[in-house]
Amino acid sequence: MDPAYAGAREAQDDGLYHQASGAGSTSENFKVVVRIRPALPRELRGTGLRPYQCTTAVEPGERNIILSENLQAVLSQQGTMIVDSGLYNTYRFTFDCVYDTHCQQERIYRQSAQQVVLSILQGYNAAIIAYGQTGTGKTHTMEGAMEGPDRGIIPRTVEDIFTYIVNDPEPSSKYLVRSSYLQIYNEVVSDLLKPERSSLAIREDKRRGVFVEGLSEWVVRSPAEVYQLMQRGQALRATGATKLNEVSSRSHAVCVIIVEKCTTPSAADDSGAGGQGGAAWGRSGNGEGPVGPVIQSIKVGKLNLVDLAGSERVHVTGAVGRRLEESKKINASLSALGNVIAALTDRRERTHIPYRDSKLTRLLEDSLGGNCRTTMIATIAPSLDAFQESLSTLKFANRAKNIQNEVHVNEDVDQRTLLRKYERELRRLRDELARRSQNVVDKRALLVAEEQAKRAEADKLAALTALQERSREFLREKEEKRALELKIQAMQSQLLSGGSSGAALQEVPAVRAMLQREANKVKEHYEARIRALEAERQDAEGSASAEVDRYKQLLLKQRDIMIALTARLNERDERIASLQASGPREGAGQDEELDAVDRYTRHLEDQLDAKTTELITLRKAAVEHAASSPAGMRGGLEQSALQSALGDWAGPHDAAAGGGGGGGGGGTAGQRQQLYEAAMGRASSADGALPQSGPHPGPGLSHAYSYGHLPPGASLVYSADGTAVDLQGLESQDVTPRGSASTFSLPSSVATSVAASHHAWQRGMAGAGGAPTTGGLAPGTSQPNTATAAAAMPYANGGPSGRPYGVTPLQDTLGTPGPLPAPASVDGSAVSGGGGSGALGPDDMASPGEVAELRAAALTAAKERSALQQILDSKVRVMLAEIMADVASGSSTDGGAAGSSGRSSQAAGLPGGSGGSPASGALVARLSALDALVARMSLAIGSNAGAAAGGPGPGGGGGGG
Ligand SMILES: Nc1ncnc2c1ncn2[C@@H]1O[C@H](COP(=O)(O)OP(=O)(O)OP(=O)(O)O)[C@@H](O)[C@H]1O
Repeated sequence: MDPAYAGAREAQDDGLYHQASGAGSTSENFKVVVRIRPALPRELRGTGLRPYQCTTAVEPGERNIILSENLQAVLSQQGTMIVDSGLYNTYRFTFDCVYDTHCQQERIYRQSAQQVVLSILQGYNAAIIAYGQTGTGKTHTMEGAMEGPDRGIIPRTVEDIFTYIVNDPEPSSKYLVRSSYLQIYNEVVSDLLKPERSSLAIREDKRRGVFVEGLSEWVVRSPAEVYQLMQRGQALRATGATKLNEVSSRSHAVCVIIVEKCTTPSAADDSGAGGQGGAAWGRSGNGEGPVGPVIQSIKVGKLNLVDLAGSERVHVTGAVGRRLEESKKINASLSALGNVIAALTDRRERTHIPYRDSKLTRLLEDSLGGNCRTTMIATIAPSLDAFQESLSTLKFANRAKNIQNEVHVNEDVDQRTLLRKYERELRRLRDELARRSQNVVDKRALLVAEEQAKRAEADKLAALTALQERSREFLREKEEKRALELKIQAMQSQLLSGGSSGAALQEVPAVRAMLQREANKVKEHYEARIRALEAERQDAEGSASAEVDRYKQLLLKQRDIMIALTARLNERDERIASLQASGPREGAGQDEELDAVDRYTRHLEDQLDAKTTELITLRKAAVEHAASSPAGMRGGLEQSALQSALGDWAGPHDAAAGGGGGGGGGGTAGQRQQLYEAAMGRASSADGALPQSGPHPGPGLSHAYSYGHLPPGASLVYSADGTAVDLQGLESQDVTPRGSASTFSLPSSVATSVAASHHAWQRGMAGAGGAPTTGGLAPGTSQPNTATAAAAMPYANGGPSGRPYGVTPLQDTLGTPGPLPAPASVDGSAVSGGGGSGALGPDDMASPGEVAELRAAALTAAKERSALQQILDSKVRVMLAEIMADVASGSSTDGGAAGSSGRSSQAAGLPGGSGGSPASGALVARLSALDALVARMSLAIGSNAGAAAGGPGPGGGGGGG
């Protein structure tokens, strides 16, 4: 056991209460002790002439005090009062203990305070009240020094309380120690630990008893904390210097210490503890779980350590002014205290205790005659100067010792003790802490989740942004792709479909190479053509200088066109190169576009070739006619015939507006009709109808015209826009091929047509050149009119590549299912038919159908095309006009026998119907129209040309045709 704790126990055993008669005894609960302080130096010095004189003596046993003005006279040698001592103003009082001047602080505490103080740990109220005259040592006794042997009752009490708690052998006991410090100054209660709290009210209730409302209570866990509170309160306590005390307390000071003790008895003690405390829940002895309510004891002890202000006689202290007022207040309150004590000790029936006469008595109500173990320490001074005050104090204390207090343990049973509340609050705080800790965890997790959500949101936004950008890019690409597809589609729509189109489109490199070859050929062709034109020009120079000049101009214009076309070809080559440089994927669609452009370019070139060929053919025929015809035979009839034969080619007017009669020279309608009949009607007169199929019936025109469906009497020519125009002016009909196979639609077809046309041309040339192998001139046939033949096939031999430009055998290109006429019959009939027209052979050079096809395919490029065609047409018209003019100026008309035979030959030369497609029929019709045109021209240019050439052959073909 701790020595201090053991000391406290020992002091308790040896103290006043040990000597008391037992619990409930009135004397037991209110003790009065007297302490005689040592004489102060000023007292020892005496006052005036009177030296110091001690008036107090403590008899042996320390319970009796002798107060006498002549102490030496009344005391025996044993230190007891002599009988009859009353002669010297002597008093003898008996108290619970009287401490002489040399008594130390420690003994006083241990014998008179410790038991009272420690009783609060058992749930009792206790009070230590220091009462006495000013300057007699009350404060010294209560407070003393904070350290060392002069420590007073308060510090020793605090030490003992915490020592007792620390050494409590019961582990289940819990304590709560609180402290307050107040003063009553001039009848005003104020908080010394919270100066701002003053004029506090004193209240009372059954549970708490008497208490100061609003007084701060400080939970203390160590003596040091109490010391700090005491020092702080002492500094604020009202003090002042008086004659009797340099630091006189001018207020009543009360230090309150409240101790709550909670005891949870063990299971073995349940029965005993049940009657003492409240209920709580505990566990069974084996600890397996709750078995029911466990009695929990809560005891509350309150200790009032009271340092009263000193009573004083004003005339003695000399107090004036504020001190005087303070003295009055002090004395009044002490008087009230005396009255309360008198009332409490009045043996008469207790009717009224004047507690409410002062703050002090009101506050000490419990300590005076109530539920409290109280020890009053009456302090006196030993000097004769304080004799009266000492006597008054001893009388007061002697009266107070009769106060009977009834004490009982303050045990809380209503669950409202502060300790219990603290426990509940503690549990609540723990739960709150746990909850908040969980909340903290949850909040942290939530913050993390929110942060993650924010990051995820940001990532999502970034992803969406990227996706959006990619989507836009994709849409752009898609739009570009779509535009390209549309462009390709538009271009493809201009192309005629064919069975090998897909494969051909995929054969881009091969096609490109082919195109390159074709381009080269075209270049070479034009170069050769220019050379040929130049040669023709040189030939023509001999005929007429004016014509030569015009022809020169024409050639120059042609050259300009050639140059322009060459430039375009160069651009195309560059385009091809750039596309080849680009990736195959990128160039795939462009290749198709390029292919379409190439096809269109070739078409234009071919068209140009055809027009030019026709033009030159006619031109040359006219020149030769002019050179060879007898002058006397030339006349207006031939001019009219030629003009009629030229149809719309002859005049500057719109060909579609009406027949061929509108030309520059202009024949009559009857003449035109005559010519048409001569040109076309012969077939009708011979056969009644155009043969539809079957082998060549006999000498006639080239098999190239054998598939026509030209009705009897029909005479169609083609205008510049590809429209077939009935020369009879009845109506116009569009024969532009649509949807059928085309030689211009596919590169492969082009290749095929080129090869086929080459072969056909060779066959044709064999016929034109009189090759006897498969045809050519029939036996016995006179030499065909070479001029006409040359006019009909001006470049039969002159093609740079050996190809008759524009030649495309219809059977090959259109895939006509009809039987291909035997070469022998074809060539033979062509040659025997009179050379010129027959020598044209399967020449599609001037194929209007192809022109129309290409025009349909190239409508989207109509401006360029129309401009070119207009140029070409205008040239043709100009040249034809010139021809007409030449014819009108000096040519004579040839005989019509050849024409008749030519028509006959034509009629006879038309093979049976092939049953081909409308395109082939249109082509045949157009070819027939051209053939008729040529025939009419031959007829118009020189009716006797056939006779000059030997007349028609045995086949009846129009030799002059
Ligand atoms: N037992 C004692 N031993 C030594 N000195 C003492 C003793 N008691 C009191 N004194 C001294 O006496 C003087 C007055 O003491 P104290 O102030 O305690 O008197 P008081 O009763 O409190 O006076 P007041 O009522 O005016 O406050 C102080 O100087 C103090 O040191």
